[in-house]
Amino acid sequence: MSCIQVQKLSKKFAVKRKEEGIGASLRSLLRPRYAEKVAVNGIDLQVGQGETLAFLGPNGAGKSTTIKMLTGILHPSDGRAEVLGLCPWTQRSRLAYRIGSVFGQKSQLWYHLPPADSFELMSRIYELKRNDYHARRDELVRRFELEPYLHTPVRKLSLGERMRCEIAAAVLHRPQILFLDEPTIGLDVVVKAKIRELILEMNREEGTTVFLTSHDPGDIEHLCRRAVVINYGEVIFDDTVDSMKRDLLTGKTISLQLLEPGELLRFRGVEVLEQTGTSLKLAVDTAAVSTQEVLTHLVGAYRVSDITVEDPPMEAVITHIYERERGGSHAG
Ligand SMILES: Nc1ncnc2c1ncn2[C@@H]1O[C@H](COP(=O)(O)OP(=O)(O)OP(=O)(O)O)[C@@H](O)[C@H]1O
Repeated sequence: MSCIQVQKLSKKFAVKRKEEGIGASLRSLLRPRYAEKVAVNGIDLQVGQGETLAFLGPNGAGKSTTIKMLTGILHPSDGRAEVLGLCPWTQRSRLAYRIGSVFGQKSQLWYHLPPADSFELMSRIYELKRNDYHARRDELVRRFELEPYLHTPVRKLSLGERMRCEIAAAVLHRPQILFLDEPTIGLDVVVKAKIRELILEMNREEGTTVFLTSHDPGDIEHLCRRAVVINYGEVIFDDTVDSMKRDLLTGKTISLQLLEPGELLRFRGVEVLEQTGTSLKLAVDTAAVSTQEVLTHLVGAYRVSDITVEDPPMEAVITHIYERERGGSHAG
């Protein structure tokens, strides 16, 4: 069942035109002229309950604007959207009880208060029953390991500690959909992994739908099953994360550990990325040659002690999609 349905959703902004020269600048102070900026250009999208969706695109593609419309912060210029059966911009307060959002760049907690007080305030805003609230808060404090800094003002927390509190606060009222805008930005690898694990747990155990935007390939790979890519405000790709990786880059990386140094490899469709002593790293163009054919050749040509075959890194896949689009009809 769909929990998000979007049809031909568009958003145009009126942006002040910058005029050249002092005279024109002064005139534009008195009588500004506006140009139209299309941020979202008629996107269609359906998201099922319990899905984990990566909503991707280069800077300025329209991701945040879309999230703002889906959470009711912005009114669209055109089109329709239903989130959990509600129209986000006309039924925003009703929707707020059923969705949660985390913006990596912006804190939703009260900066000068400790997280414990923010949780308390939020429980009042969401009108949670006292017993339910206490049980939920205690469960989240345990799960997110918040006890050590529950009573420290948010401004004194590290970014990683704060983000754990942000996510806990966003799910306090058991939202059915969690909108996450760059939730791991600026975090170190260990904290990123912890945050991802917590989000996945919410999805697994509570069936929370995850709608994520991120420029971090790790977030996409570890958190999401489906990827929707937008550019210039339009959907340009919508499929599983696995097929995004598999289909969009016709390449594999093969790493070999040899028992003894071997001759320099020459094989059609294979580029040697690194060959030093007993280690060998190859890029295989699977459009030109199958991985199986290359592997058969390798075990015949060398005494191999270890071999790994990897998909292209997510980063390369995303860059590829963006570049393909840049070269397409929208270029300019
Ligand atoms: N309030 C606004 N007024 C005018 N233009 C805006 C406004 N908000 C966004 N835009 C423009 O709309 C386009 C889409 O912006 P948006 O923030 O949705 O992109 P994004 O995909 O989230 O980018 P990023 O990855 O950098 O966060 C951009 O060109 C941006 O400059």
